[in-house]
Amino acid sequence: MKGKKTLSSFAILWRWAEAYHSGFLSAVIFAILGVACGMVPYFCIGSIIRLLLNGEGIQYCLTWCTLAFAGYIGKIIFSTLSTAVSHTATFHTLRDIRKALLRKLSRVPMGTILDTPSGQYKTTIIDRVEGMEPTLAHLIPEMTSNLLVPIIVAIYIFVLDWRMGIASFVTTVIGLAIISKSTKTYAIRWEGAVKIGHSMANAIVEYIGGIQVVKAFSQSAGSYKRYADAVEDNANYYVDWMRDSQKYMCMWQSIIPSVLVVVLPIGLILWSNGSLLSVDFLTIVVLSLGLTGPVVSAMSFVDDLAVIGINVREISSIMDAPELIRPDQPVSFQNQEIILEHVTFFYNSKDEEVLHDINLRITPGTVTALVGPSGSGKSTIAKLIAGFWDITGGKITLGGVDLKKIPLDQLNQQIAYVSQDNYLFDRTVRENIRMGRLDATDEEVEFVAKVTGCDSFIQVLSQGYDTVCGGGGGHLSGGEKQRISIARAMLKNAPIVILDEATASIDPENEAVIQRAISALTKGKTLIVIAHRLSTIVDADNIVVIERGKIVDQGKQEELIENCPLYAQMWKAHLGTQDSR
Ligand SMILES: Nc1ncnc2c1ncn2[C@@H]1O[C@H](COP(=O)(O)OP(=O)(O)OP(=O)(O)O)[C@@H](O)[C@H]1O
Repeated sequence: MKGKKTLSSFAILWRWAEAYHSGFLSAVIFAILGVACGMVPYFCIGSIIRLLLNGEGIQYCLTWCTLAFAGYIGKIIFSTLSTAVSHTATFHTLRDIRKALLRKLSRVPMGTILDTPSGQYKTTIIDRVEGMEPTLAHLIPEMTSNLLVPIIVAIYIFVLDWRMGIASFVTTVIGLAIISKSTKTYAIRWEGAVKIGHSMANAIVEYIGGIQVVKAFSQSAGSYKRYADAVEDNANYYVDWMRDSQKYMCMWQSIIPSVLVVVLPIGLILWSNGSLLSVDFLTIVVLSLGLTGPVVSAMSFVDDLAVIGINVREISSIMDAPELIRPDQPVSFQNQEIILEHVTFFYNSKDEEVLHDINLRITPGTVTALVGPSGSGKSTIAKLIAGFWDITGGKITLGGVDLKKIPLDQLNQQIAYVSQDNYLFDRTVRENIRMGRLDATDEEVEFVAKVTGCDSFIQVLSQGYDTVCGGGGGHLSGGEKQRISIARAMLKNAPIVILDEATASIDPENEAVIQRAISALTKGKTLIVIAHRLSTIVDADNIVVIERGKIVDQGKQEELIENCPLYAQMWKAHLGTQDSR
């Protein structure tokens, strides 16, 4: 069963490496030639012994010596060629797997990505893919050749004398039996190792990611304990495993090379009773000595065989993840109207529905504000309109076309989505803004930066627009990062703009400037706004009040204050905070 699993994992891996099969096959051929050349000196020594025992001249011996030397050189040349070719094919395969994983991630729903623990994708795309290197670059050519050539030599020994053939293989067979026993639990052990590795990675990522909280709340002792325990557990796991496997490893590594322990006494008995020629005896002794090296080398790959399954399974879990199924052909829209009809939705990670029977019509060129208590479902509605997830029930249309029938790229061109935690890349400010529209000129980038209130702080940065933002925008303040994200979204110039708490981390003075800029830049566009500060949405054409996943009312500010108790209460609370400020 375990063998079957390894084989099927290997078949999947071989399929991923399809474009480089010829490279891998050449590597195997070179490796076989290399190991075969490595055996040549042993054959030559056998022949020299034969010549000397037959009383032939030294000149023949010299020819065999030259051949032995040529074999040795051939071994170096062919094994170097095999390594070079297999590594080239391997690194190209790993590159292709990593590219395929990223392409796949762009097609899976955002929800799948958001629900995956941080660090998991990093581990799979970097560590698991890297874990294929020994399998592809070494196991395929080296294990094949190191097993094949001894088989050919064994046949030769059997032809010389079948009894000595058996004798020269006794230690190898015992060694293989011990390896097979010791590796019975390998797959389970490796799985445990991966699990404990994940726990350690999570503890480390959590400790480092939350270091500010740890320091601010003087939690270092408790948090450090979790970190230290995870590191300790990881070390103990490997020490236990090593202790268990060490005795087997020690046994097979000492038994396989001790071939002479069997070959010598049996050979001597056969030689002394006259049933084995001296020349054959000595040749077999030399060849059996040469056999053990390749067998031991081949056995050093059993660890790699055990991890193929784990690596392939983790990579496949991304490769085979369900995708958002969308057509490739662009569609044409009647207009920019967005309609939600009886929309229901639940997150995969949650059992209960978070949106219930949502009906909403968003007229092109208007401002729609989604308001409601925390957790009521505002962001979920906005993200469903942006196509982050497939809805569970009902229908969302844009310009009369079902969202599920719009190619992802086309939908993406229609909508600019700005949330509170927009990511900035470790590139220059200019490049980060230009991600909104890659063909924008420097003037266009600087224009949106000016109107969204970024220019003033960018100008005082050490390199101005060419200042690098740091990983995740770490060199900038929360408000500065937010303003750059807004500038980036405005540069995109999409007909629909969704601002999900986009101005929440901006101070009130700058917020007023940015609100004016947003109004100017989104003139004529459809704007969907989620904001906790109600003063920013009082002029909206339609304010939609959401409570516990349902629309409870909608209309203009004055209508809602009069007719919607929840909105009136929220407005009162908002005025209260304004007063106290
Ligand atoms: N990725 C997710 N996985 C599982 N549940 C989620 C996820 N995102 C949101 N939820 C849940 O869905 C419900 C609605 O959340 P949503 O973020 O849409 O509310 P919201 O009104 O935007 O809240 P807030 O004003 O606090 O941002 C909440 O119960 C929330 O816990």
